[in-house]
Amino acid sequence: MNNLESFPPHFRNLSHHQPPSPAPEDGGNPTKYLESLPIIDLENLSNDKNKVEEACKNWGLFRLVNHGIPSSLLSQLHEQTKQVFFLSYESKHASCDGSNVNYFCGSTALTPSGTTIPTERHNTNFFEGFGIPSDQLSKFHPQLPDLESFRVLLVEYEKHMSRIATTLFERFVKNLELEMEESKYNLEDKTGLFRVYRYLHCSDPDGGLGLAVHTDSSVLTILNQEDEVSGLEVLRDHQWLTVKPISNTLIVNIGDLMQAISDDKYKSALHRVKVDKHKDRVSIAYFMYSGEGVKVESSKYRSFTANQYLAQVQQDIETIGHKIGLSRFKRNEDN
Ligand SMILES: O=C(O)CCC(=O)C(=O)O
Ligand SMILES: [Fe+2]
Repeated sequence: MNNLESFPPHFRNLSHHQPPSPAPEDGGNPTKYLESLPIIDLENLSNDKNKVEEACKNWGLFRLVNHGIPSSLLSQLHEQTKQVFFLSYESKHASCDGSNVNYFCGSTALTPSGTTIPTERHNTNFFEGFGIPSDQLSKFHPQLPDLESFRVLLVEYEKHMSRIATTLFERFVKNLELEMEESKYNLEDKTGLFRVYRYLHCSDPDGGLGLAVHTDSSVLTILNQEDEVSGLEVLRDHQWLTVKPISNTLIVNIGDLMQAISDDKYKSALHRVKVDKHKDRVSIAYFMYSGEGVKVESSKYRSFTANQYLAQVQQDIETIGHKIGLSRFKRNEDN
């Protein structure tokens, strides 16, 4: 993956094409991997109650195995994702015009539907991507054959995402002994959003991040990272540690909405993406939100809907430059 035409214009003159510079301060250190990330077996969720609880409470993320997605679908998806990003910047940009699918680049500040909110130049992040609400997958018919083939694969993949997200959420609800009908969060509704990324390599990885430090605003996120290039990091004991990509496994993040639903028992984990010095990296994130109009009820926070939460996050990013998150909705002492 190295064709200049495919890079967004403002990335073309950056340090991409210079040879890797000598290692700055920490740059010479080998990647520090997170060794002890909990591994959860989707087929065995009910027997692994304690493991799931431990992962959600103390980690906010886990590796999911036995998820039932054919490995052929995962590898096709990775290949097709790379193909799509190989397309020229102009055609990627133009292909989304007039649809609810968004092409974005350079900013972590994204609206709920994935459009870029401009940020200051020094906050530019080395990525480009597509934001695709899952209910738009059947309506979006791009002219570009590569993008259309990708869309067809995503339709198939979305069925798995929806199944896995629902299964996990139902398990969380049971484990937390929440008194609510499972239908309350409208899990049958399409509340998924895909963000498909390409992080551009940079010979000076200290020059910028792939994606700045954040927690996800979702109920939960299912991340599919390609097998070869790592980049996802989580903060553990004050250290940023890399989550190793392992074939046929997925990474699940607890999102802010789930943290609120669980009355802060579960934690949304802080994470970020570092760029690689030599290779571009692709990943596919699926965010599950609670259904439209459904209120997240919690003893710790004022009730709010997913859309209200996302609108607040967006407003904070636009006005003060970063996300405040759940503390915006903390109940006052006198409530
Ligand atoms: O690409 C990744 O590894 C992480 C993406 C992510 O954290 C996000 O989209 O919120
Ligand atoms: Fe994230």
